[in-house]
Amino acid sequence: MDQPSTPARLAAIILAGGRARRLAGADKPASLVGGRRLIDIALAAVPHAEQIVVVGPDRDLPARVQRTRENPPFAGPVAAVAAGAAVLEDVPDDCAVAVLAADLPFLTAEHIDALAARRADVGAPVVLALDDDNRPQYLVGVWRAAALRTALRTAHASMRSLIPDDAETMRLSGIADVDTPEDLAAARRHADPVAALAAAATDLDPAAPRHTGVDESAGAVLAEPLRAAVAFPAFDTAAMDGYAVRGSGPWRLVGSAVRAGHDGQPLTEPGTAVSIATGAALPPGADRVIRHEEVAARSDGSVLTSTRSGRDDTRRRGSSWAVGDVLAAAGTTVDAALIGTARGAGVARLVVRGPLRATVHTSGDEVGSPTASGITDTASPPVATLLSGFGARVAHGAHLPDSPAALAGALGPDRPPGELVVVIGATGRGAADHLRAALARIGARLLIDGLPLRPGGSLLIAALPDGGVLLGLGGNPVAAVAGAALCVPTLRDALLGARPGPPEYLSVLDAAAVAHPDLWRVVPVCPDGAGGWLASAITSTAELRSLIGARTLALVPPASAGSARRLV
Ligand SMILES: Nc1nc2c(c(=O)[nH]1)N[C@H]1C(S)=C(S)[C@@H](COP(=O)(O)OP(=O)(O)OC[C@H]3O[C@@H](n4cnc5c(N)ncnc54)[C@H](O)[C@@H]3O)O[C@H]1N2
Ligand code: MOO
Repeated sequence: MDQPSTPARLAAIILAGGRARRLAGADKPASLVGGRRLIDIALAAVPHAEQIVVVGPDRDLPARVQRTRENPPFAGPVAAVAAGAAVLEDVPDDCAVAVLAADLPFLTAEHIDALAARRADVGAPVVLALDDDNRPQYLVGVWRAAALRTALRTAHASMRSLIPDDAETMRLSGIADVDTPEDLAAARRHADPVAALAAAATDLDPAAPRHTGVDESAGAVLAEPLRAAVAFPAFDTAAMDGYAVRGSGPWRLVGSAVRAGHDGQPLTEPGTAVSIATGAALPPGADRVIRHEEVAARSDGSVLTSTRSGRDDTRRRGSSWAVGDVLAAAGTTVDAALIGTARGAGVARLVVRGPLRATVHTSGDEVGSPTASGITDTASPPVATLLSGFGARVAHGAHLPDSPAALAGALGPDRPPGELVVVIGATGRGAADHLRAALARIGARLLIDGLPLRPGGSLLIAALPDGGVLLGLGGNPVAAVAGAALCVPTLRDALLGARPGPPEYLSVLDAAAVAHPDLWRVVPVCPDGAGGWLASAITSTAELRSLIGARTLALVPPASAGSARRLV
């Protein structure tokens, strides 16, 4: 496996102040795109930074982030960069410093890594991003710390005056910033919910590895590679029914047939052969096996010749693997084939994370008692089935009344053990929806606060103080199923340290008819019988009838004409 190269030393200054005049003064860095705040998107673009300073008003930020403010507030971007640089005064001159705005919904760590690598390659004082219109983005750049300090000594108020003449630029596609309400709406349309989830999931800590019996490990994820304890095959064995022969033919047939699971008599003389069954160990003295189709026998059967030269139907000891070979890498999900491989390799115990343990709670005073004002819980059974399908061990939790205290209790230190807590309902902003309040009460960190998705877009994901994760699903049953189908794989992979599989896309023939103009849509689909898929419309999210008979669920992009991501 390739070793990841050690990232060069990096610090970051993130500008998160400003008046956002064109956004009517809204707090732009706190605006959500794809369920994440723009400030969190900027932070996620510098995951390796050893020091990060955010310049702007007080906000909820991770503890490792330093904060400062330009003096006076709103004195402009150069003053803000200078305030950030002052906090980073101990950063060595040759360290790289990313200078970023917090209004770039599509900025990623790959972008910043590319700028930093180019700067190191060409030795420029700074490499700035060029946007799709070939305009340099002064607030998407990676500087040499010394060059930034020098530039700040002579700069005036404009960012342009900060940029040295020998600055380099690098084209970065799709990094447009958000200035207007229209920009924000467009960014929200394009924010892929799966990408937003994957980015949010980088904030989660994988569960602790544990040792477990191979037979108990289905659905877990290898925390250490599976290494063979014994070779396979453990002895030279016949791969076909035929003859074990010694020396070159013709061969005289001797002894009684060697059966699998039994020791055969040795072939002591050249020119002899013995009948052998598939799976039997080659008897001592035998050189190779010839399948019976490739052997001609004298009419009395006593003398054999080969009809095809050279082929050997022996499966040699260790030809599949030798002791110590890696049979599956860390990050592989334990499935039936892996369990069988481990058994065949003499491995009785594995070091794994998981399987994921999930508790599913329902919520809402009206749910669970079909009376005049109550309804049956129809959401938790399909959500539990979905979780099991992703390899989770599911416990049925409590039915929680509409109160912050009850919800906080289900998420707090006395909750049942497990990495994932699912709460159905209470994600909304209505008078009886208290999940956000409960999360605040227990000090959870909100990672996803809604996604541009229908149904299910009201979902919440939060990191619990004890290392677990809360997945809050919209209460309408179809919303709960859609949210679980979308989120559980990503959460599972992050919590169990699994390598995510490649995305799978379906050709949905009627996508244009079901696609939403602005949002991502989850739709039930079935094969059309000719390699394509057909979607069915969801008539009501309040009941599950639209999902009856669905083969799987597809995530259809806004205004899509065809391709959709398979979710389950
Ligand atoms: N003003 C707005 N109201 C609502 C919006 C909105 O955008 N603006 N979105 C609606 C959608 S869509 C959904 S989904 C829900 C999400 O809100 P909650 O997660 O707080 O869900 P609840 O209010 O608790 O319940 C919604 C609905 O689902 C029924 N429900 C709840 N649990 C179950 C269950 N276990 N089995 C069956 N049905 C369940 C519940 O009785 C409600 O009818 O918000 C909408 N409102
Ligand atoms: O989450 Mo609601 O449809 O979008 O049911």
